[in-house]
Amino acid sequence: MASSQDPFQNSQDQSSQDQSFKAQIADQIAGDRRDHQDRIIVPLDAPTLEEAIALVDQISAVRFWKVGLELFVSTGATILAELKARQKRIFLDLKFHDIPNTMAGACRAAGRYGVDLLTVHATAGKEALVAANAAAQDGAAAAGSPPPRVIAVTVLTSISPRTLAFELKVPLELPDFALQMALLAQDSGLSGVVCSPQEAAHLRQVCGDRFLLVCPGVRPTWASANDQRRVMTPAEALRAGASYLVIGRPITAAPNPAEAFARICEEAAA
Ligand SMILES: O=c1ccn([C@@H]2O[C@H](COP(=O)(O)O)[C@@H](O)[C@H]2O)c(=O)[nH]1
Repeated sequence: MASSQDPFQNSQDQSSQDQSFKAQIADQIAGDRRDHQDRIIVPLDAPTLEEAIALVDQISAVRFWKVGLELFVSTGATILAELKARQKRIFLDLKFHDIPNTMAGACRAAGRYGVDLLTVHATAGKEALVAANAAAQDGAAAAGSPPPRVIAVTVLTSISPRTLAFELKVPLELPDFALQMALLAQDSGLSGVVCSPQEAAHLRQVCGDRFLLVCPGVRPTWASANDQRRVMTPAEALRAGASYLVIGRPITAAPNPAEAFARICEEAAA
């Protein structure tokens, strides 16, 4: 009978321990990759329903899609039904910005669609944000849909500190203004904000772990920044505390979008 003194048994034990350790690490890496895959939201910035659906079916690994102004204005709610039929999560990014009554009406209607995330602009002010959030929840409840998480845009990621100061004449430094907008959103009862990953670490520290930080302006080193002005890489953005990354053109405009998405998931998990 083999005992623990048996060197052969020991080496067998060692080898099976090594195997199981390697299997655990491999499982963890696969789990991390799946986790990162779920934290990347891809914008469906396409002009037609057909092109949007083709993209969704081409990158089947993407589980969370963003429908923005271009596609929603072009297709209406049809695209939302198509995504749901494919069991995808939906970020409806219509960035409402209006007086409280109009924001509430739009959010009530959007809440009926059963989307996961919905955007408004923080600069609409507290009364509008509170009304928008309440109406989105009412709309969802009335339709029997799951409640959307309403999040507010702090400062668009295409705005540079220079533009904020000299065109928009905002007298605060950009990170301070973004922080004020995030605090306004939090104080208004919203679930989180859209911010640049460059502000994520500070907002995470001030607003806490449960506040959603959804970050566009994310670019792998091999991709162009396009019109984004405050960018970070996927791994940097996650390290800074982003809850979700919104990454569009580096994936959707790549020669092989599925391959670009897989590469970004790998890099984010690294
Ligand atoms: O501050 C913001 C708010 C929203 N967006 C939206 O995110 C995507 C980014 O697309 P890329 O191709 O990765 O630049 C796009 O749909 C924007 O409308 C943002 O970029 N910045």
